[in-house]
Amino acid sequence: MTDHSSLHLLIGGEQLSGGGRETQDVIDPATAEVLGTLPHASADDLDTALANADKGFKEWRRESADKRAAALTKAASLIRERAKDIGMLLTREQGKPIKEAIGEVIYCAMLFEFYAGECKRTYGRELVRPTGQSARVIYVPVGPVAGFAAWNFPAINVARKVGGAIAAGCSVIVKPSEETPAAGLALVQALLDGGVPADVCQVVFGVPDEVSRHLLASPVIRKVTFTGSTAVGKHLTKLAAEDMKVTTMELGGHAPVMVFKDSDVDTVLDTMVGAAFRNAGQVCVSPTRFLVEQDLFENFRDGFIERAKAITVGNGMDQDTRMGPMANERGPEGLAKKIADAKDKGAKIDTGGERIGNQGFFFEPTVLSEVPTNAEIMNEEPFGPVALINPMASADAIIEEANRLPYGLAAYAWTNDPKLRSRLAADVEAGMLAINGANVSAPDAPFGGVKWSGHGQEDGAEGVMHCMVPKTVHES
Ligand SMILES: O=CCCC(=O)O
Repeated sequence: MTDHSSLHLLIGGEQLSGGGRETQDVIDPATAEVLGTLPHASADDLDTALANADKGFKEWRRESADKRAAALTKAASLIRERAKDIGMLLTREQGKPIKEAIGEVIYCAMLFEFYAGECKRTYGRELVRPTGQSARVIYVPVGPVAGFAAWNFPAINVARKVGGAIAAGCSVIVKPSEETPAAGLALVQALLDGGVPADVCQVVFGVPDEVSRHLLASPVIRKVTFTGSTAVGKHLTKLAAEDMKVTTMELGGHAPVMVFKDSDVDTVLDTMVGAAFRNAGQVCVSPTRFLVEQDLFENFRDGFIERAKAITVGNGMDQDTRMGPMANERGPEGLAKKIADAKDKGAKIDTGGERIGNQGFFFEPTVLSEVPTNAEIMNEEPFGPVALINPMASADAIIEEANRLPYGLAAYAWTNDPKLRSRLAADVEAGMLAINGANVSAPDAPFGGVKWSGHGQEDGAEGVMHCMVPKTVHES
C-alpha cells in the first residue's frame, strides 16, 4: 500500500516518481520531521493525464450504471479493509487523532457505497407533448473533471472530488494537497483496485497555482471542483469562466452557533465543545461564533472554559489524544496573530491563546469571549482551535449577527421553540443548518454553502448530479 516512503503520481495507473521531477518534503505536524518526498508532475505529466482523462471519459461514460456501481462498491469494501492503515497515514501527515482519521476513512467508504446506489438514480423527465411527438430531459456526464482538495480532510475531500464524478460517468484528475498526499493516494488506489479504469481516476501533485492553471487551460476539462479558501475559490472560478467550465466551490465558513434562552447549557456544551475542537478547529464547518442569549452567557462561558481545559492535546497517534497539532506551520502563526488582534481590540482570553512547546505545530484549546465585531477573528475564518463566545441581547440580535458575514456554509442553533426553528430554517443564510446537534455531514446529505462559502454541493444526490448536465431531446 501507498506509504510516505513511496509517494508518487498516479497517471494512467502508473505510479510515477523520480525521473528528474521537482519534489517537496511532506512534514509530520506533530514533530516537524520529514515523512517523505513527494514528486511534482511535470508539464508533460499533466498533458499525459489530460489525454488519458479524455480517453477515459469517452469509455467510462458508455459503461453501464451497474458497472460503475460495482467498482464503487468494491472500492468501498477495500477502503473498509484498509481503514486502519489509511487512517495512520492520514494522522501522520495531517495530525488529527487516529480515531478521527479512521472515522474519516470509513466515511469515504460510506460515501462510495451511497454513490454506488446513485449511479442508477440520475433520472431525467418526460415532457407532455401531443401524440406522435416526445420531448424528454436526460442527464449526461459533464466531461472530465479537475478536482483540487484541501489538507484538513485529506481523505474526505478527495473522496468528495472523485466519487460523484465517477458515479456520473466522468473521468477525474484529482490533486490532493501536497501537504497531505498519502491518504488521498491510498483512496484512489482502492478505486483502481476496485475496478475503476486507470484513465478514469488519476492523481497529480505540484505547485498548486501551476497545476490548476495548466489543467484549467485545457479544453478537455469541463468541470472544476475545489475545496479551500474563498480567495483561491474566486481565482479558480474566474479561470474556469474563461472556458465556461462548470464549477463546484466548497469554500470557507465562519459558523455561528445560536444558543437561545430555552437551551439546556450542559447539553449544548456536551455536544458543541468537542465539535469546536475537532481536527484542532481546522474544519470549514467548525462551530466558531457562539452567540449566547444574555441569561445563559456566564454559565455557558464557564462551562466551555472548564471543558476546553480538560482536552488532552498530543500526538494524534496516541490513543488518549483528543486534539492533535495544527496541520502546518502557518496554523499556529496565523492564529496567534488573530488572537493578538482580538485582545488589542478588547476581547477576553479566557483560556489558551498560546502555542504549545517548540516541537510540531501544537496550539492550546482557546476560548475568547466578549469579542468585538471589528476584531479580525470575528470576520475571517480562524481555522484553528478557538471558540468565540459573545452575549446577545435577543433572538433577533442573534440571527442578525449570524447573517452578518459574507460566509454561509454551516450554522448551528439550539432551541426547542417550534416557531423559532421554522424561522431559523427560513432565515439563516447557510447551506447547512443543524438544530440541536453538531453534525452537518452525511453521505446522503448535500454539503455546500451559499454566498462566499461557494456554490454547488458534494455528497447527497446533488454530488452526482453536479457532475452531469441536462440535455433536452425533442422527437417528432
Ligand atoms: O471541512 C470539510 C469536511 C468536514 C465534514 O465533512 O464534517
